Amino acid sequence: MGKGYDDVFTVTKTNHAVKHPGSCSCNLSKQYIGSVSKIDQICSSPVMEEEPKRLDVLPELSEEYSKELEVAVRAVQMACSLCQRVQDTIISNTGSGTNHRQVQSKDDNSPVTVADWSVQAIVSWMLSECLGSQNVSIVAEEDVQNLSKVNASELLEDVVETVNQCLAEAPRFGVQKPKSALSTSDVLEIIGRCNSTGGPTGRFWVLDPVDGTLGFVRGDQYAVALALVEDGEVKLGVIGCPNYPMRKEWLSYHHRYHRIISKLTPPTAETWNKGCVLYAKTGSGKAWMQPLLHANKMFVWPNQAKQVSVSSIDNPALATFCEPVEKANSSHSFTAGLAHSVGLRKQPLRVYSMVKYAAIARGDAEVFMKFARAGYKEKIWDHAAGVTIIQEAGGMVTDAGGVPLDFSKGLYLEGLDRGIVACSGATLHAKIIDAVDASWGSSGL
Ligand SMILES: Nc1ncnc2c1ncn2[C@@H]1O[C@H](COP(=O)(O)OS(=O)(=O)O)[C@@H](OP(=O)(O)O)[C@H]1O
Ligand SMILES: [Mg+2]
Ligand SMILES: [Mg+2]
Ligand SMILES: [Mg+2]
Repeated sequence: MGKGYDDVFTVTKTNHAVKHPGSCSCNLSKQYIGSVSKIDQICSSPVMEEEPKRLDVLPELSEEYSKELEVAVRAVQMACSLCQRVQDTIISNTGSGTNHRQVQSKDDNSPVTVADWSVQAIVSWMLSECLGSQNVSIVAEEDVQNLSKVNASELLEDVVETVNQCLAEAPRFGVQKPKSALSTSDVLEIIGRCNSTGGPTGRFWVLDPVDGTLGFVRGDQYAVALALVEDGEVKLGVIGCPNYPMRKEWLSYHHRYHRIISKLTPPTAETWNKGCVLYAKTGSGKAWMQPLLHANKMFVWPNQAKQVSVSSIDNPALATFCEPVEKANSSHSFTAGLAHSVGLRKQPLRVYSMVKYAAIARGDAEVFMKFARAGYKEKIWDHAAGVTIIQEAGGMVTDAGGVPLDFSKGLYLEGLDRGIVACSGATLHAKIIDAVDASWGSSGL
């Protein structure tokens, strides 16, 4: 483990740059990071006979946090591919009585699946492999205890198989796969390694392997979210949204699902016909979106990315607001009253997971509000990546008192004032914050 970034990625850059002259019409030498054999298949230009020379990290990768961002995007792309496969299996097994192997309940009754642990393993492996395990510290949602229990042996078997299946596809993402399959103890070790508790100093990654697990098991929206925090500040964020639909209207799929649940078969990964990975570096003023890498396609960095920006709507009457699907996670009655008071006319868009952050960054919605019950402490992995992506796309995220979220206090957003308000711009944000204050006293929250 821990070969380091250059060892994992530059073999192919070096080979390609050497084999293909500067005049090569395929123009892959600076753009393509993939397996040598695939490059050779794609490019038919004559091979140059000269001594290999090593390329340094590509110019765009020498900027601060660029290397980390690239590794993070690859890790999330791999994780999304894994999740799609597991979600399809779960959905096709629904009703067959075999899902207990893949979906379990945690002590707080929330669901956790084979995908949650497997993604945690894959991201932990990728970060350690590419950045060096001694440099990587990870705060992540899932712990290894439940998975190591004697009665979880079938589940653990499924996780190890899912992880190895995903790693076998690593070359598609421009990453060398391990020489041999990971053993059960390797997998437990890489999951258990995500044991950082965050805090105000140093560098740590923040991972929600499957955010919106409830949406995931229901065949609906979910996200994979990864952020890098340094000295208490988020430095970059990546969100994978495997089911982000082609048309924003389809984000509210679950409305249909619940209305005609008995008749409707949830869609499989292919029929959503979509999926994206959003990412941003803090302070860059830019947020980007890549399509999800579908089967048989190779990862190309960063050419396929498109810049995204928030919507310019600042009139509440025209705005769309999103909130959690479950009223146990956020007060629907409070946000309904507030929406009415500011003149929001549209029905709330209830979407699972950090896809809500993605929707605002992409300009598909203007407001996201979450007001959890008193006493619930928001976790940093549910927000870190989303906050930075919205902000870099031009939006604004604070608590209900207008204060930026503080990721320096450990696992939780300590000191959060009432709830979270994310908006596509400062004008709308100010209106919502004022309305929270006006409605709060009579809310009973
Ligand atoms: N009681 C309560 N109140 C508020 N928030 C809670 C609560 N319980 C859990 N969670 C966290 O909410 C995460 C899911 O948020 P969503 O916005 O996707 O909610 S919803 O499923 O759409 O209702 C969910 O993330 P995942 O566990 O990753 O799915 C939890 O971290
Ligand atoms: Mg979550
Ligand atoms: Mg989760
Ligand atoms: Mg969870």
